[in-house]
Amino acid sequence: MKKIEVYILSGFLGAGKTTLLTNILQQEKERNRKIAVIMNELGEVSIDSNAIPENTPLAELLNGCVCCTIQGQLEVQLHNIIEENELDAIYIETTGVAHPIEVLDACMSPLFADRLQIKSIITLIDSNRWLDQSNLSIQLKKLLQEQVIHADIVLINKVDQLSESEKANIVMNIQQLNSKGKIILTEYADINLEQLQGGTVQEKKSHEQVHVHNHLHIRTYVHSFSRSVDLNEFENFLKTMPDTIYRIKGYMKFRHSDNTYLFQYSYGMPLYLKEPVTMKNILVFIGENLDHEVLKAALNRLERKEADI
Ligand SMILES: Nc1nc2c(ncn2[C@@H]2O[C@H](COP(=O)(O)OP(=O)(O)OP(=O)(O)O)[C@@H](O)[C@H]2O)c(=O)[nH]1
Repeated sequence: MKKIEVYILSGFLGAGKTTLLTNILQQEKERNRKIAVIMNELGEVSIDSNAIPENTPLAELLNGCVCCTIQGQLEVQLHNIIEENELDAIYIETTGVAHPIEVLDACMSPLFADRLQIKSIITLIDSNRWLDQSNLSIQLKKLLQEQVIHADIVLINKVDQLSESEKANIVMNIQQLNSKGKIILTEYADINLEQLQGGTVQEKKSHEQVHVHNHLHIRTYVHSFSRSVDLNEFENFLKTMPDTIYRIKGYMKFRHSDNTYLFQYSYGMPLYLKEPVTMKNILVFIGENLDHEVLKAALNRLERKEADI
């Protein structure tokens, strides 16, 4: 089955996320692709959802942030949207204060992770806000930086309000934080879909496009198990995980028990909880520069050990 592309739109309040989404949806429509949108807003009513065309499946998550208070709701909405529609892509517009990795985490439920392909985290920057961070708290400054650090594509938006030297400064600043991401300067988030979807990579023609690299930064890997594994062997495997693996979660079966276990791992700490029902055995990995082949080979080895006994 073809996987559904997922794009996460991140960026501080007012940076231009809705402007970008409106632009993207128009281009997706011209390409006849089936798109759904999930919008998360902190308020009780959605203001931005008016920007979404009527026939586009839309889920709104209001009154909380998907990366913390209403993380579970994103899972439910994603699940419903996937079940009810045949889709090419889902765009998730996050609240301005969402942390991109937490949002990625919320998207990767082991229940349906194998049906999604996280394509990219796209962070928009309000240029003026970026240059004038002096009014922001330390926490908010840190958040703005994190949104840039973890992005695959950084759109430096509202450049109509910048001088040439300010443009150069901001690009240098962003490159220092994220040397792997693709950096693009925009006005009203005006960008070709191909630039976002990694189709045609633009050459550096002028100050308008500064292409650096086109590899996914934070990556996910989904592994399906066909049989149970040995718990000790699995724990040894976990010890080999580098610090750049932020999160592992899923459902597993171990040789010593008939139960399915919900497995959670963050910051090096594993947690196993017995599940009352049997689940599809699947593990989701989220980390920086994950090597799919290495993980796959190691996990396959764990399964083979079991089979050989
Ligand atoms: N001058 C200028 N204004 C822009 C640009 N891009 C967006 N805007 C305006 O900035 C305002 C905020 O844009 P939105 O797209 O609503 O931003 P957002 O990130 O969705 O905002 P929140 O939903 O509050 O987080 C709107 O009035 C836009 O028209 C730009 O490149 N230049």
